[in-house]
Amino acid sequence: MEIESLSSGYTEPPKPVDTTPSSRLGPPIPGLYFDPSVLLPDELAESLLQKCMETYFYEENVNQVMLFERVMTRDDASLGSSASTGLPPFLRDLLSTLSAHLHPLLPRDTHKLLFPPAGSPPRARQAIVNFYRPGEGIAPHVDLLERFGDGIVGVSLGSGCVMRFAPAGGAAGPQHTVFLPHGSVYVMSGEARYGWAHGIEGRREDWVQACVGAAEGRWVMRAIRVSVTFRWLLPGADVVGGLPDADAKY
Ligand SMILES: O=C(O)CCC(=O)C(=O)O
Ligand SMILES: [Fe+2]
Repeated sequence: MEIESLSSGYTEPPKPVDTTPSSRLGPPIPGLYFDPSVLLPDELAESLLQKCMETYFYEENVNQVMLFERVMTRDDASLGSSASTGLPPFLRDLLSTLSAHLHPLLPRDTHKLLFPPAGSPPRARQAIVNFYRPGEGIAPHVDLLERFGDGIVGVSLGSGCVMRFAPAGGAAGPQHTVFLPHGSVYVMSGEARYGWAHGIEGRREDWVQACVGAAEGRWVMRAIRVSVTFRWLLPGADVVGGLPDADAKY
């Protein structure tokens, strides 16, 4: 069996009890968009990873950074287009790239939700940059309803990992797992954003379809993964503090 990123002395884990490998295609959840062939150019993905590492994760104990935009006021605008809105230029550039890359994949309304055309009412974004070592994950959650609006876009950098989707609130129903490779992008909107919890199990390797649609699986080792996710702040939610945060990383 083929193993990616095989380190010396590594012993392959036993085959999982549930041998169904995680899918390499997006699960059939309305409002969830993921296409493994929509990848950021490798050079861009590498440079983003490096930029996040040197900007945010140079200290051992930092594994999550939250960045908040604020809506530009008339006073900001009068300072000229260089007035800061809160996201660093490399993340603003990433948003422009994502807009172009996702254009063919998304329904027009979803694309407009994520990347409103010029002249739309101003809104503020929030970005979370997460750092995961192999073995780390994020508990299943629905991104905070009181704080964030509809339309979440996420980028995986450095390592692939499997994301699990389960009906929100512990409701019964089938769960779905999808492998998110380095450089890939996912979008959660509508039902996928509100009706499903997403999470990443704290594992060192994932059991993944050998190739798209294959019944056979193979182990894919995790390496350091950085994710960048963007969402909309609801009005008033740029005042930080007070609200419990559902995103427990482990
Ligand atoms: O790492 C990811 O792709 C998911 C992060 C996430 O769900 C979050 O920050 O809310
Ligand atoms: Fe999330």
